[in-house]
Amino acid sequence: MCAHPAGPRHAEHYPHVDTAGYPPSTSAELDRLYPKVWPRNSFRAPDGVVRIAGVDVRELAEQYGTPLFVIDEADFKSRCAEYAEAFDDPSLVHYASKAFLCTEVARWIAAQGLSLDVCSGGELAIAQRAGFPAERITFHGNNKSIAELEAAVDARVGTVVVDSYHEIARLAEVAAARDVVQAVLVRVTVGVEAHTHEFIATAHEDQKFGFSLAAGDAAEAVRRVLNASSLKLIGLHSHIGSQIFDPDGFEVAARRVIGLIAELGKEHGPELVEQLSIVDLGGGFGIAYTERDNPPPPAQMVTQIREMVRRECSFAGLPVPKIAGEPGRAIAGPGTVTLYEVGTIKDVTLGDNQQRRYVSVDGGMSDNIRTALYDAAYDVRLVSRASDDGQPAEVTAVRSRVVGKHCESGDIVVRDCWLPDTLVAGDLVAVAATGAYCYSMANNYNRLPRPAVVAVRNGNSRLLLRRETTEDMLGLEVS
Ligand SMILES: Cc1ncc(COP(=O)(O)O)c(C=O)c1O
Ligand SMILES: N[C@@H](CCCC[NH3+])C(=O)O
Repeated sequence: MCAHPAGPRHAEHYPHVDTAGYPPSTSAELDRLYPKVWPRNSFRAPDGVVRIAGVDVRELAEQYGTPLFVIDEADFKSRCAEYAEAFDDPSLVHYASKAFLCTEVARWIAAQGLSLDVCSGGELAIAQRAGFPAERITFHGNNKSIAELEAAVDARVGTVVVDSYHEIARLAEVAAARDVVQAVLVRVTVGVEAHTHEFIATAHEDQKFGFSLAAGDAAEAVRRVLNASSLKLIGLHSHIGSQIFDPDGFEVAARRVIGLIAELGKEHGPELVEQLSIVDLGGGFGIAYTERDNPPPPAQMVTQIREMVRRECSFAGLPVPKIAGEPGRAIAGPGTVTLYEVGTIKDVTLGDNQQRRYVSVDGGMSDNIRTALYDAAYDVRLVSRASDDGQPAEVTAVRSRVVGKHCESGDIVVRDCWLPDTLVAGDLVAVAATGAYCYSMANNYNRLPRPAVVAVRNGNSRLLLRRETTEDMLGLEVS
């Protein structure tokens, strides 16, 4: 076991720990729920047990089983409201449903007046099941099938974001066959190197999304859309990546899109500039996964971007377009935790005689693949009791790694963390900020069932998505 020394804590004592920081020296520190990381309505009660929106995590585990995604409903809705205010109009906020979508969440989004970004027939089907107003749906994707384009047009979605020449031709045909004039945005690759993980940056040249501005493809895409009588160009779209804290990338993107509008105005005349009334700057607003992350508040980021667009437009003598955005992670991420039950605990000796404790939980890379995929960092806490069980005893922080139950050594949920030496099998731990891209990227590796998802509010819980069953899995078998 790796006890933290009584003396001064220097980084060199912990050469392997690069993301967990120094060990907490008190059980209060070990048990702390950082407000910017944990759901807004979560707190540790005097009995040491964490409540989320007034619901005891032990009761949730008892009632629904683990692993379990727990959504603080009020937290989710409050973030919708903050973006609606920041963008000055809720319908300009297109919640990126890829972060997390189920029927009830689509209803929350609809009720808040937000729009919805879907990028597959499956996401569209859920939106339709929820009765989401079609005119507030935007359909995305770099390889939409004909069936998806047909479904989108049949549903009368408000906007399709076109992403390839091939798709412009296909969509024009699909819309014409239905006698529909489909509103579209052209997705522009603005050539910004966003400061984020390579796999979640999307506006540099060497990737699959959008039409390159620099190579002239975006201007050509606009020409082709204008030539299609069944398509109506209403604006331009850019998405530079995800988990971005610095507004500079958005500003550069916006400046380049405005520059393109000015060029298009020269080529096609002022009517086209009037017609390009929407600039959608995509999503990517970052969140705090650990206490070291400091994302700017939505209002600050969005206001800065909008003011910059206003300046650029007045400088270029252009009318100011409406600025839309597509936050996914920033709405869904922070208000959800994943609750796991602790199983096997194993100590391993590292090369320099230090030790690391492997804490296995009952899920893993099937419910959170982000750590394996992006080396994502998370905050994990013992939540079913206080580390010291309310006794004024000394509790030692143990350098730990939370791992899943899959047959894969990369099956890591939290790479580096400090957990109490009192942790035992049967305890509940929770990983914070798992509302975005965890359930939506969940899989059945090793035939694990996808977890259930519950919403908690005002002391009550309700199931939004039930846990998968062995019968669900066997139901796919045909022989
Ligand atoms: C086009 C588009 N819009 C919006 C988003 C949502 O991003 P985020 O969840 O980081 O806000 C994404 C994902 O990166 C995207 O590809
Ligand atoms: N799935 C990624 C982000 C990509 C979002 C969609 N373009 C994540 O978990 O961070």
